[in-house]
Amino acid sequence: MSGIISPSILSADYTNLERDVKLVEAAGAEYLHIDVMDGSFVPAISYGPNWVKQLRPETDLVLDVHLMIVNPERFVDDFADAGADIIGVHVEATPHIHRALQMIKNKGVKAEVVINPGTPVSAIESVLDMVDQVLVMTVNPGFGGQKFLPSTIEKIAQLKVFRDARGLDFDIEIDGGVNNETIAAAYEAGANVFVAGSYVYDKVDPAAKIAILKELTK
Ligand SMILES: O=C(CO)[C@H](O)[C@H](O)COP(=O)(O)O
Ligand SMILES: [Fe+2]
Repeated sequence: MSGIISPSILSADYTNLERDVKLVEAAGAEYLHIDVMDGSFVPAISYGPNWVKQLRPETDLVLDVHLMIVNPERFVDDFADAGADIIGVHVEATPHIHRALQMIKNKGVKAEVVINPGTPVSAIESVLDMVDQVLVMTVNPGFGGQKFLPSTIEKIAQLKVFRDARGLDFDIEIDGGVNNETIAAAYEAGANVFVAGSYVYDKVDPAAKIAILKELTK
């Protein structure tokens, strides 16, 4: 199966958001990545559940919500009620990662655990049997347009080995610095869901960029 592309609207034109969402949908993207930032876990502030609620009826894309917020369990229900299809919580953001993932599952939403570049796979091993997706950050979270960190590739491979050895069933997503030069190595290591923000939206022709990423993950 070819790779799933999750364009990050962090890099979209917010004054033409509907256009930018429909454009990637028509181009064959399956997910839409929504970066929620609180100014504490990461330096920037972005958007909240009401924003997701307004976006929900505008698209059939799978809403892939990446919570970069401290103690994400405070907002899991709100994002689920707003229409998120996948909710990702950072293991670094809460002492209660198991509870946060349970809360997501209890709402009938796909549960994702996220690790920063400095966090080893061993930090999430005990919850891998309860997740639908693991997000390996391939940059330090907080901003779009950063350079892909090749040291994260090894963690993708480790996750694949762990999953296959235990007979588990989760997708492996990567986020940060994904483009036509970096995607292939991550795909070969075992990633199958690819967030891409600035590569898709920053210059010309987002649809062509999605076609290139899909071609490189066939
Ligand atoms: O989570 C994120 C930043 O924290 C974004 O999803 C990510 O940075 C996407 O942007 P780009 O593809 O430009 O690196
Ligand atoms: Fe993200």
